[in-house]
Amino acid sequence: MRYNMDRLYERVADKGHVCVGLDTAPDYIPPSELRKAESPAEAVLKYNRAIIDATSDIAACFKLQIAYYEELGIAGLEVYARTLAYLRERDLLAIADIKRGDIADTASRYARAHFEGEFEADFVTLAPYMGMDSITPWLAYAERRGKGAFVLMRTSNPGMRDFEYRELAAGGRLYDAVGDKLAELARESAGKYGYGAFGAVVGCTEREEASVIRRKRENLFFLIPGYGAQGGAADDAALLLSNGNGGVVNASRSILKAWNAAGISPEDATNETAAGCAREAAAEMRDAIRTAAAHRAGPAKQAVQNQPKKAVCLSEA
Ligand SMILES: O=c1ccn([C@@H]2O[C@H](COP(=O)(O)O)[C@@H](O)[C@H]2O)c(=O)[nH]1
Repeated sequence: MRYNMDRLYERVADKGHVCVGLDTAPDYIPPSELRKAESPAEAVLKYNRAIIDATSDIAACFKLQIAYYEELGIAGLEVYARTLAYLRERDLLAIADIKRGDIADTASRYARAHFEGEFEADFVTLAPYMGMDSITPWLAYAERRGKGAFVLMRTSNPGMRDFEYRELAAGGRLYDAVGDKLAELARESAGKYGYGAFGAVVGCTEREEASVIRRKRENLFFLIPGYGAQGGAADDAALLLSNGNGGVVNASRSILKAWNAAGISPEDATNETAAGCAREAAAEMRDAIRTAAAHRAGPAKQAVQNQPKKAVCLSEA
Protein backbone atom coordinates (compact mmCIF):
# COMPACT_ATOMS: atom_id res chain seq x y z
CA MET A 1 0.00 0.00 0.00
CA ARG A 2 1.22 3.49 -0.85
CA TYR A 3 0.48 5.32 2.42
CA ASN A 4 -0.15 9.05 2.51
CA MET A 5 2.35 9.11 5.40
CA ASP A 6 5.04 8.02 2.90
CA ARG A 7 3.95 10.79 0.53
CA LEU A 8 4.15 13.27 3.40
CA TYR A 9 7.65 12.04 4.30
CA GLU A 10 8.73 12.65 0.70
CA ARG A 11 7.19 16.14 0.65
CA VAL A 12 9.15 17.00 3.80
CA ALA A 13 12.37 15.68 2.23
CA ASP A 14 11.68 17.79 -0.85
CA LYS A 15 10.16 21.01 0.53
CA GLY A 16 10.81 21.17 4.27
CA HIS A 17 8.62 20.81 7.35
CA VAL A 18 6.05 23.59 7.00
CA CYS A 19 2.37 22.73 7.28
CA VAL A 20 0.38 25.85 6.37
CA GLY A 21 -2.71 26.14 8.55
CA LEU A 22 -5.77 27.33 6.64
CA ASP A 23 -7.65 28.49 9.75
CA THR A 24 -9.05 31.42 7.86
CA ALA A 25 -11.30 33.75 9.83
CA PRO A 26 -12.89 36.59 7.84
CA ASP A 27 -11.20 39.14 10.09
CA TYR A 28 -7.74 37.91 8.96
CA ILE A 29 -8.59 39.00 5.41
CA PRO A 30 -7.75 42.51 4.10
CA PRO A 31 -10.91 44.64 4.47
CA SER A 32 -10.89 45.69 0.79
CA GLU A 33 -11.19 42.02 -0.21
CA LEU A 34 -14.02 41.45 2.24
CA ARG A 35 -15.89 44.40 0.77
CA LYS A 36 -15.43 43.09 -2.78
CA ALA A 37 -16.67 39.58 -1.97
CA GLU A 38 -20.35 38.64 -2.04
CA SER A 39 -20.11 37.01 1.40
CA PRO A 40 -17.51 36.37 4.13
CA ALA A 41 -17.42 32.71 3.00
CA GLU A 42 -16.57 33.70 -0.57
CA ALA A 43 -13.79 35.96 0.74
CA VAL A 44 -12.38 33.04 2.76
CA LEU A 45 -12.30 30.82 -0.34
CA LYS A 46 -10.47 33.47 -2.38
CA TYR A 47 -8.03 34.10 0.46
CA ASN A 48 -7.34 30.37 0.85
CA ARG A 49 -6.62 30.04 -2.86
CA ALA A 50 -4.24 33.01 -2.77
CA ILE A 51 -2.37 31.55 0.25
CA ILE A 52 -2.21 28.07 -1.32
CA ASP A 53 -0.90 29.46 -4.64
CA ALA A 54 1.75 31.51 -2.84
CA THR A 55 3.02 28.70 -0.59
CA SER A 56 2.50 25.46 -2.52
CA ASP A 57 6.19 25.09 -3.37
CA ILE A 58 7.20 25.70 0.26
CA ALA A 59 4.56 23.77 2.21
CA ALA A 60 4.80 20.01 2.77
CA CYS A 61 1.04 20.03 3.43
CA PHE A 62 -1.93 22.19 4.44
CA LYS A 63 -4.15 21.81 7.50
CA LEU A 64 -7.75 23.01 7.64
CA GLN A 65 -9.21 23.50 11.10
CA ILE A 66 -12.87 22.72 10.48
CA ALA A 67 -14.13 25.04 13.26
CA TYR A 68 -13.30 28.09 11.14
CA TYR A 69 -15.60 26.78 8.40
CA GLU A 70 -18.35 25.42 10.64
CA GLU A 71 -18.76 28.80 12.29
CA LEU A 72 -19.80 30.22 8.90
CA GLY A 73 -22.61 27.65 8.57
CA ILE A 74 -23.52 25.87 5.34
CA ALA A 75 -21.62 28.41 3.22
CA GLY A 76 -18.53 27.80 5.37
CA LEU A 77 -18.72 24.03 4.90
CA GLU A 78 -19.01 24.57 1.17
CA VAL A 79 -15.81 26.63 1.28
CA TYR A 80 -14.20 23.86 3.34
CA ALA A 81 -15.08 21.30 0.65
CA ARG A 82 -13.97 23.60 -2.18
CA THR A 83 -10.66 24.34 -0.49
CA LEU A 84 -10.02 20.61 -0.11
CA ALA A 85 -10.89 20.13 -3.79
CA TYR A 86 -8.51 22.96 -4.77
CA LEU A 87 -5.68 21.21 -2.88
CA ARG A 88 -6.54 17.82 -4.39
CA GLU A 89 -6.53 19.22 -7.94
CA ARG A 90 -2.97 20.47 -7.32
CA ASP A 91 -1.79 17.22 -5.75
CA LEU A 92 -1.20 19.00 -2.43
CA LEU A 93 -1.67 17.05 0.81
CA ALA A 94 -4.49 18.08 3.16
CA ILE A 95 -4.93 17.41 6.87
CA ALA A 96 -8.51 17.81 8.10
CA ASP A 97 -8.17 18.99 11.69
CA ILE A 98 -11.47 17.58 12.94
CA LYS A 99 -10.36 15.91 16.22
CA ARG A 100 -13.03 13.20 16.13
CA GLY A 101 -13.47 10.36 18.60
CA ASP A 102 -16.64 8.28 19.12
CA ILE A 103 -17.98 4.73 19.40
CA ALA A 104 -16.96 2.40 16.57
CA ASP A 105 -20.18 2.61 14.55
CA THR A 106 -20.24 6.40 14.64
CA ALA A 107 -16.48 6.52 14.00
CA SER A 108 -16.91 4.50 10.81
CA ARG A 109 -19.45 7.07 9.58
CA TYR A 110 -17.13 9.94 10.46
CA ALA A 111 -14.38 8.08 8.58
CA ARG A 112 -16.52 7.78 5.47
CA ALA A 113 -17.46 11.46 5.73
CA HIS A 114 -13.83 12.66 5.87
CA PHE A 115 -11.99 10.05 3.80
CA GLU A 116 -14.53 9.90 0.92
CA GLY A 117 -16.88 12.27 -0.85
CA GLU A 118 -17.06 16.06 -0.63
CA PHE A 119 -14.96 16.38 2.53
CA GLU A 120 -12.27 13.92 1.48
CA ALA A 121 -8.88 14.69 3.00
CA ASP A 122 -5.56 12.82 3.03
CA PHE A 123 -5.26 12.88 6.83
CA VAL A 124 -7.49 13.62 9.81
CA THR A 125 -6.85 14.38 13.45
CA LEU A 126 -8.40 12.09 16.08
CA ALA A 127 -9.02 12.33 19.82
CA PRO A 128 -8.16 9.05 21.63
CA TYR A 129 -10.05 9.58 24.91
CA MET A 130 -12.72 6.96 24.06
CA GLY A 131 -10.14 4.27 23.37
CA MET A 132 -8.86 2.22 20.47
CA ASP A 133 -12.28 1.13 19.21
CA SER A 134 -12.83 4.80 18.33
CA ILE A 135 -9.58 4.77 16.28
CA THR A 136 -9.61 1.41 14.49
CA PRO A 137 -12.59 2.13 12.15
CA TRP A 138 -10.45 4.83 10.55
CA LEU A 139 -7.65 2.34 9.94
CA ALA A 140 -9.66 0.50 7.30
CA TYR A 141 -9.07 3.55 5.11
CA ALA A 142 -5.32 3.32 5.63
CA GLU A 143 -5.42 -0.24 4.39
CA ARG A 144 -7.80 0.44 1.48
CA ARG A 145 -6.81 3.93 0.36
CA GLY A 146 -3.57 4.86 2.11
CA LYS A 147 -5.24 7.46 4.33
CA GLY A 148 -3.51 8.73 7.46
CA ALA A 149 -4.34 10.22 10.85
CA PHE A 150 -2.68 12.11 13.66
CA VAL A 151 -3.92 11.16 17.09
CA LEU A 152 -3.71 13.70 19.92
CA MET A 153 -0.88 12.64 22.22
CA ARG A 154 0.76 15.63 23.91
CA THR A 155 -0.97 18.77 22.74
CA SER A 156 0.26 22.38 22.57
CA ASN A 157 -2.26 24.10 24.86
CA PRO A 158 -1.79 25.03 28.53
CA GLY A 159 -4.51 22.54 29.52
CA MET A 160 -2.41 19.61 28.30
CA ARG A 161 -1.31 19.14 31.90
CA ASP A 162 -4.89 18.61 33.14
CA PHE A 163 -5.15 15.03 31.81
CA GLU A 164 -2.30 14.19 29.42
CA TYR A 165 0.31 14.54 32.16
CA ARG A 166 -1.57 12.40 34.72
CA GLU A 167 0.68 9.73 36.22
CA LEU A 168 -0.88 6.30 35.76
CA ALA A 169 -0.95 3.68 38.52
CA ALA A 170 0.73 1.29 36.07
CA GLY A 171 3.55 3.84 35.60
CA GLY A 172 4.12 6.55 32.99
CA ARG A 173 1.85 9.37 31.93
CA LEU A 174 -1.47 9.22 30.15
CA TYR A 175 0.03 10.64 26.93
CA ASP A 176 2.63 7.86 27.12
CA ALA A 177 -0.12 5.24 27.23
CA VAL A 178 -1.55 6.80 24.04
CA GLY A 179 1.95 6.69 22.52
CA ASP A 180 2.33 2.98 23.38
CA LYS A 181 -0.90 2.09 21.57
CA LEU A 182 -0.01 4.24 18.56
CA ALA A 183 3.45 2.70 18.34
CA GLU A 184 1.81 -0.74 18.29
CA LEU A 185 -0.53 0.35 15.47
CA ALA A 186 2.41 1.85 13.59
CA ARG A 187 4.26 -1.46 13.67
CA GLU A 188 1.30 -3.06 11.89
CA SER A 189 1.07 -0.35 9.21
CA ALA A 190 4.72 0.61 8.67
CA GLY A 191 5.40 2.26 5.32
CA LYS A 192 8.49 2.65 3.17
CA TYR A 193 10.28 4.93 5.63
CA GLY A 194 9.40 3.04 8.82
CA TYR A 195 6.59 5.35 9.98
CA GLY A 196 3.11 4.01 10.64
CA ALA A 197 0.07 5.13 8.65
CA PHE A 198 -1.16 6.87 11.82
CA GLY A 199 1.06 9.32 13.67
CA ALA A 200 0.70 11.59 16.70
CA VAL A 201 0.04 15.24 17.52
CA VAL A 202 2.87 16.56 19.70
CA GLY A 203 2.99 20.30 20.36
CA CYS A 204 6.20 22.34 20.31
CA THR A 205 5.20 24.77 23.06
CA GLU A 206 6.77 22.58 25.76
CA ARG A 207 10.45 21.60 25.46
CA GLU A 208 10.32 19.37 28.52
CA GLU A 209 10.46 15.71 27.47
CA ALA A 210 10.45 16.62 23.75
CA SER A 211 13.70 14.78 22.95
CA VAL A 212 12.61 11.80 25.03
CA ILE A 213 9.26 11.64 23.23
CA ARG A 214 11.03 11.77 19.86
CA ARG A 215 13.54 9.04 20.76
CA LYS A 216 10.89 6.79 22.28
CA ARG A 217 8.46 7.05 19.36
CA GLU A 218 10.71 6.44 16.42
CA ASN A 219 7.97 4.91 14.23
CA LEU A 220 5.48 7.77 14.75
CA PHE A 221 5.38 10.70 12.36
CA PHE A 222 4.44 13.86 14.26
CA LEU A 223 2.07 16.70 13.47
CA ILE A 224 3.62 19.52 15.50
CA PRO A 225 1.35 22.50 16.31
CA GLY A 226 2.17 25.50 18.48
CA TYR A 227 4.69 27.28 16.25
CA GLY A 228 4.52 31.08 16.04
CA ALA A 229 1.29 32.43 17.53
CA GLN A 230 1.44 30.00 20.49
CA GLY A 231 5.10 30.75 21.18
CA GLY A 232 6.85 27.66 19.79
CA ALA A 233 10.08 28.34 17.87
CA ALA A 234 12.23 26.46 15.35
CA ASP A 235 14.56 25.09 18.07
CA ASP A 236 11.57 23.68 19.96
CA ALA A 237 10.09 22.05 16.87
CA ALA A 238 13.45 20.59 15.84
CA LEU A 239 13.56 18.56 19.07
CA LEU A 240 10.57 16.62 17.72
CA LEU A 241 12.13 15.80 14.33
CA SER A 242 14.18 12.78 13.44
CA ASN A 243 17.10 12.76 10.97
CA GLY A 244 15.74 15.89 9.30
CA ASN A 245 12.28 14.35 8.78
CA GLY A 246 9.66 12.64 10.96
CA GLY A 247 7.29 15.57 11.39
CA VAL A 248 5.49 18.57 9.95
CA VAL A 249 5.25 21.81 11.88
CA ASN A 250 1.96 23.68 11.64
CA ALA A 251 1.58 27.44 11.68
CA SER A 252 -1.78 29.04 11.01
CA ARG A 253 -2.17 32.58 12.35
CA SER A 254 1.50 33.52 11.95
CA ILE A 255 1.23 32.78 8.21
CA LEU A 256 -2.35 33.91 7.52
CA LYS A 257 -1.87 37.20 9.38
CA ALA A 258 1.75 37.81 8.30
CA TRP A 259 0.64 40.90 6.35
CA ASN A 260 -0.64 42.39 9.60
CA ALA A 261 2.57 41.61 11.46
CA ALA A 262 4.57 43.16 8.59
CA GLY A 263 2.87 46.47 9.37
CA ILE A 264 0.87 46.75 6.14
CA SER A 265 -2.11 48.96 6.85
CA PRO A 266 -5.50 47.26 6.53
CA GLU A 267 -6.59 49.79 3.91
CA ASP A 268 -3.55 49.14 1.69
CA ALA A 269 -3.59 45.36 2.00
CA THR A 270 -4.91 43.10 -0.77
CA ASN A 271 -4.93 39.31 -1.18
CA GLU A 272 -1.84 39.72 -3.32
CA THR A 273 0.16 41.54 -0.63
CA ALA A 274 -1.17 39.17 2.07
CA ALA A 275 -0.14 36.14 -0.01
CA GLY A 276 3.32 37.65 -0.55
CA CYS A 277 3.75 38.12 3.21
CA ALA A 278 2.44 34.59 3.87
CA ARG A 279 5.01 33.23 1.42
CA GLU A 280 7.80 35.12 3.14
CA ALA A 281 6.70 33.92 6.60
CA ALA A 282 6.46 30.31 5.40
CA ALA A 283 9.90 30.47 3.75
CA GLU A 284 11.47 31.98 6.88
CA MET A 285 9.85 29.27 8.99
CA ARG A 286 11.06 26.52 6.62
CA ASP A 287 14.63 27.85 6.71
CA ALA A 288 14.66 28.33 10.50
CA ILE A 289 13.44 24.76 11.11
CA ARG A 290 15.90 23.31 8.57
CA THR A 291 18.77 25.14 10.27
CA ALA A 292 17.65 24.11 13.77
CA ALA A 293 17.20 20.47 12.67
CA ALA A 294 20.62 20.40 11.00
CA HIS A 295 22.21 21.97 14.07
CA ARG A 296 20.67 19.27 16.25
CA ALA A 297 21.74 16.50 13.93
CA GLY A 298 25.42 17.52 14.11
CA PRO A 299 28.09 18.20 11.48
CA ALA A 300 27.54 15.18 9.19
CA LYS A 301 23.85 15.96 8.67
CA GLN A 302 24.61 19.68 8.34
CA ALA A 303 27.03 18.94 5.51
CA VAL A 304 24.32 17.01 3.65
CA GLN A 305 21.68 19.68 4.28
CA ASN A 306 23.98 22.50 3.18
CA GLN A 307 24.37 21.03 -0.29
CA PRO A 308 22.49 22.94 -3.02
CA LYS A 309 18.78 22.12 -2.74
CA LYS A 310 18.57 20.62 -6.24
CA ALA A 311 21.26 18.09 -5.44
CA VAL A 312 19.41 17.01 -2.26
CA CYS A 313 16.14 16.63 -4.20
CA LEU A 314 17.81 14.61 -6.94
CA SER A 315 19.43 12.28 -4.45
CA GLU A 316 16.08 11.67 -2.74
CA ALA A 317 14.04 11.21 -5.92
O1 LIG B 1 -2.33 20.44 20.28
C1 LIG B 1 -2.86 21.06 19.35
C2 LIG B 1 -3.62 20.44 18.38
C3 LIG B 1 -4.12 21.19 17.36
N1 LIG B 1 -3.93 22.53 17.29
C4 LIG B 1 -4.47 23.26 16.12
O2 LIG B 1 -3.36 23.79 15.38
C5 LIG B 1 -3.66 25.10 14.91
C6 LIG B 1 -2.72 26.11 15.55
O3 LIG B 1 -2.96 27.39 15.06
P1 LIG B 1 -1.94 28.62 15.31
O4 LIG B 1 -2.68 29.79 14.77
O5 LIG B 1 -0.70 28.32 14.54
O6 LIG B 1 -1.71 28.70 16.77
C7 LIG B 1 -5.12 25.34 15.24
O7 LIG B 1 -5.87 24.86 14.13
C8 LIG B 1 -5.38 24.43 16.43
O8 LIG B 1 -6.73 24.03 16.49
C9 LIG B 1 -3.18 23.15 18.25
O9 LIG B 1 -2.97 24.37 18.23
N2 LIG B 1 -2.67 22.38 19.27
